[in-house]
Amino acid sequence: MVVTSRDEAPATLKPEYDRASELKAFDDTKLGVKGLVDAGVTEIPRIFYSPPDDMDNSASGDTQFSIPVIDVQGIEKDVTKRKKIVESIRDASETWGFFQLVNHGIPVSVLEEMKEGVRRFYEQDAQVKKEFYTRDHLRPVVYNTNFDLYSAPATNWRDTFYCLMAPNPPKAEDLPAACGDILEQYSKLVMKLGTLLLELLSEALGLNPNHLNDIDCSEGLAVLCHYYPACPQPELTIGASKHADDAFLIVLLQDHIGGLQVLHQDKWVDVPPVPGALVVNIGDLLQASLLIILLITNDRFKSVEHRVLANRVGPRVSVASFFSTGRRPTSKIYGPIKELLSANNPPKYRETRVSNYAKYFSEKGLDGTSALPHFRL
Ligand SMILES: O=C(O)CCC(=O)C(=O)O
Ligand SMILES: [Fe+2]
Repeated sequence: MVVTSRDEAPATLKPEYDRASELKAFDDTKLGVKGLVDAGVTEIPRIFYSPPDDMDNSASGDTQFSIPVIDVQGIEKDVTKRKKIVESIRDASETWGFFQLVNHGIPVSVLEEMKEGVRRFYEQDAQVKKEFYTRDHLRPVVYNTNFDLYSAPATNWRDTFYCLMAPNPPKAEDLPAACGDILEQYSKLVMKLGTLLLELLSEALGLNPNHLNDIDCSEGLAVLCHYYPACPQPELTIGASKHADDAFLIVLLQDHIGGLQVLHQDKWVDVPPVPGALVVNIGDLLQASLLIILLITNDRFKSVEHRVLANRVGPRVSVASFFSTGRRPTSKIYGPIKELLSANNPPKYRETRVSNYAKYFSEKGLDGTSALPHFRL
């Protein structure tokens, strides 16, 4: 695990420089953070310096807590087991908003090949890769550094490409040759798993098992493939700033490097790599659309803030599958689930078009604050 310290933070931390033109010059290289590493930088450009708040790690890597690991083996056949698993998922979603899933049915060979495919994409010939570099969200493959490069207060030490794999996946020939086949195969399996998870989450809420799938929580699947190159000064920057996710549900495949942390009871808790496991987290839209205020004032399932530390030993590869129509949001309207409301449990959020929510989230960027309060009644 990477230890961060601000002790040697240079005086240049304050952006007393023309940040906008340095961002533009970096973006124009179309080579991403990996391009800097390939060029042999030993000091990171100042656009990547994180504000001290972002790096606050007073409670980093706390070992008092660990995020739940849930084994779903046999869930389709054994009713008693299913009930127990639903309970574990409910507990984890209420207290953590995050859990790890083992024996989820996606073969280890597929997980390994998916991570390899992402590595192949980033490590291929730069001229071929450049062709995919864009900020046009209508392209079948969108590869760039930081979707919020020009709006976020600090640039993250990571590159990302993403594809909207459902509904209407790109044509096979439009996917990168480096990973197109495995991306298609993996997406189908993740869609199946996500559909099962949404059934279990519906059951956990006391709803009909099909409820969340019937309201199209699994209609869209955006697959984001991240690459966090080894960083020469991980104490000065971050792989992904603190944020919550703009989707219903996220299934994350991470490699062995580590660095993902979840904010739990005001402490940063590591999500340790578990071989063969997938990390599942509840996104903002699910939290908002469930809107179940218990008798206490908390939202029932949590969309929890998390971040990724930069590391010296990477690259770190991760694949985040967002159940959401991504940056091509629908105009569908979501609000509190009526069955979950009562006089004692009134709606906490206003009805919202997914497209309005996504626009707000993307203009705000990863600035360390949640998008949800904006939609509260
Ligand atoms: O790379 C990771 O582990 C997390 C990625 C993430 O938080 C995201 O894509 O929203
Ligand atoms: Fe995230």
